[in-house]
Amino acid sequence: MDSPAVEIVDLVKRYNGTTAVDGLTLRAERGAVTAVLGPNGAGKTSTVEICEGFREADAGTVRVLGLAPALPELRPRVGVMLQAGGVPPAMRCAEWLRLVSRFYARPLDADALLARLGLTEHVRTPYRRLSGGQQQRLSLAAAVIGRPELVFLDEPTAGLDPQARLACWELVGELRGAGVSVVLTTHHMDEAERLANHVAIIDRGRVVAEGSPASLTGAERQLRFRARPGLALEELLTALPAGSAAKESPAGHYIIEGLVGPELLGTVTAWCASEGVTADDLRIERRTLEDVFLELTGRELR
Ligand SMILES: Nc1ncnc2c1ncn2[C@@H]1O[C@H](COP(=O)(O)OP(=O)(O)OP(=O)(O)O)[C@@H](O)[C@H]1O
Repeated sequence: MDSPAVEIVDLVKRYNGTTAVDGLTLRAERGAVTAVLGPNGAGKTSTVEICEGFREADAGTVRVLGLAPALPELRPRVGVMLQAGGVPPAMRCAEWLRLVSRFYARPLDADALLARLGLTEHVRTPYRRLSGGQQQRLSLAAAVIGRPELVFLDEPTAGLDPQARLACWELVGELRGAGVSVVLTTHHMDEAERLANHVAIIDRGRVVAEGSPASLTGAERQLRFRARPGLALEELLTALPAGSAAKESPAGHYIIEGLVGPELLGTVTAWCASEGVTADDLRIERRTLEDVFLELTGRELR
């Protein structure tokens, strides 16, 4: 049987006094999009750069397509989008992409890819004159032009405008459809929810939860509203059906869980009215990965 796209066991990475990756274990399956989701400084870039062979691990094992990360035979099989740089500043956009394409046996058409990513009018622009978002898109093009089996995308949509973000998401969707394995880092939970088959939530260098977006967020819906802090939720709970839960997190933000339907909605709004409270932003929604992160760590994702 094929080895996983990426297999990381007990990975540790330290910089001087900082432990950036602290015993991280993660498996990215072939043909799937795996999102590594976490706040700034969680250790995402350190982890993927070790997988890409750009940084050395201090401990633990990493296998990429069954091989040690820095092996030259991985180069034609793996596409890498770095968070920044890696392109000579004077190199023109199309020139760079054509140069990269020569390393691969069956590259995609460079002009078509540049058009896909909205870079056609910049084909002759030197890299240093491209905006940050344009540089990101060129870097994404370079990561996929060789039809790799596995692509690492480090915060692929950071700094992109909504249109470019959508183009990037479409491209990732196509890679997934074509059976390419994708490992991407992000701190946007909507990106992880939308693109990934498997999400690993990391915090302080460790995986704190993982699974499909649906298994992490659960199927249940929640009732949420905002009101003045410190409402007596224990009183509300006595009026709600058994099995309901109510909490305030953070202050002034209320979440009611249970059988969310007309009865529960009616009970909550009637109770608020009896307390002289206006429930602002009252809405029913599914838990998000942001909520999951908050519950696990007590902190916001961003
Ligand atoms: N070369 C380095 N030297 C020293 N410390 C570093 C270095 N690279 C990263 N760090 C530190 O390691 C920790 C994890 O950084 P890393 O870049 O891996 O996190 P990240 O999750 O990718 O963050 P971001 O979302 O901000 O890119 C941070 O505390 C960071 O300051």
